[in-house]
Amino acid sequence: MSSDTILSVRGLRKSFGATEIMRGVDLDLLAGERHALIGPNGAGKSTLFHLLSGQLAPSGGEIRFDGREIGGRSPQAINRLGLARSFQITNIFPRLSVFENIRLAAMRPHGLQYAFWKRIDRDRRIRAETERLLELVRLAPRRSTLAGEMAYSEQRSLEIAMTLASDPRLILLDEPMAGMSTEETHYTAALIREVTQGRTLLIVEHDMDVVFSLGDRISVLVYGQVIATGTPDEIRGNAAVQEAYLGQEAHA
Ligand SMILES: Nc1ncnc2c1ncn2[C@@H]1O[C@H](COP(=O)(O)OP(=O)(O)OP(=O)(O)O)[C@@H](O)[C@H]1O
Repeated sequence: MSSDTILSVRGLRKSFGATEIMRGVDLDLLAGERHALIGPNGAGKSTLFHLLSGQLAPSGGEIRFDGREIGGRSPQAINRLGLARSFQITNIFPRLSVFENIRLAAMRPHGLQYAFWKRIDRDRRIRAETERLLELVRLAPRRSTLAGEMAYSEQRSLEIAMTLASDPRLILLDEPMAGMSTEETHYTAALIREVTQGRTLLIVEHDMDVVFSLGDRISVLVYGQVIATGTPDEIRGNAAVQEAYLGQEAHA
């Protein structure tokens, strides 16, 4: 593993009963890169995310984050190490305001402080962090709006802010543009580019325009194995990828 590799996956396996879904995945993420994961429906992209973020325990293989083995650790423990994930299904509290949603996420890394003066200091820092995140995802004008009453794309921006609240070094985004118009997709892609500066991103996305413009590198997962990793140009020109995936899409 090279020193600028932040995540290294080797021979990762996952079975559900007798069915093997991950069949020896190898994947390296370089610190600071935006890496897109693509593959046909059912290839195992969500399962891989569940394994990396601790929602599922591997059946075999290694997941090293910053040199530490994290396979099978709890989502909270993995999050504390600096890996944060947003979900395909929106994870916000619809009856709380935008501000309250972000504040809740910003509170989590600080834990409980019982001493009075520590609480005051903590509350000040949480408020400042909440304000910073509101500005970052351009939701400051919407701070008092109930999250559930915002447009879908704004809810995704809110969710991105909440994912950033733990100040993660590695962010996993699962289909952040699903269900968006072209305009919303462009807006969200620009936002993701901006807020992930200085961090590492792994993104699963079905919109190929987004994948090929946002990704510094792309990995292709087919039937539980990574069949290719490379720059957008390398992936476009890869015959195995054409056959397994992109060709199919073109015919779809
Ligand atoms: N808990 C589970 N038990 C049994 N099978 C599962 C479970 N979770 C996922 N699978 C199966 O694993 C395979 C991979 O699913 P997964 O959702 O990871 O694929 P995906 O690449 O994310 O697909 P999509 O692009 O459609 O979201 C599918 O065949 C799915 O039915």
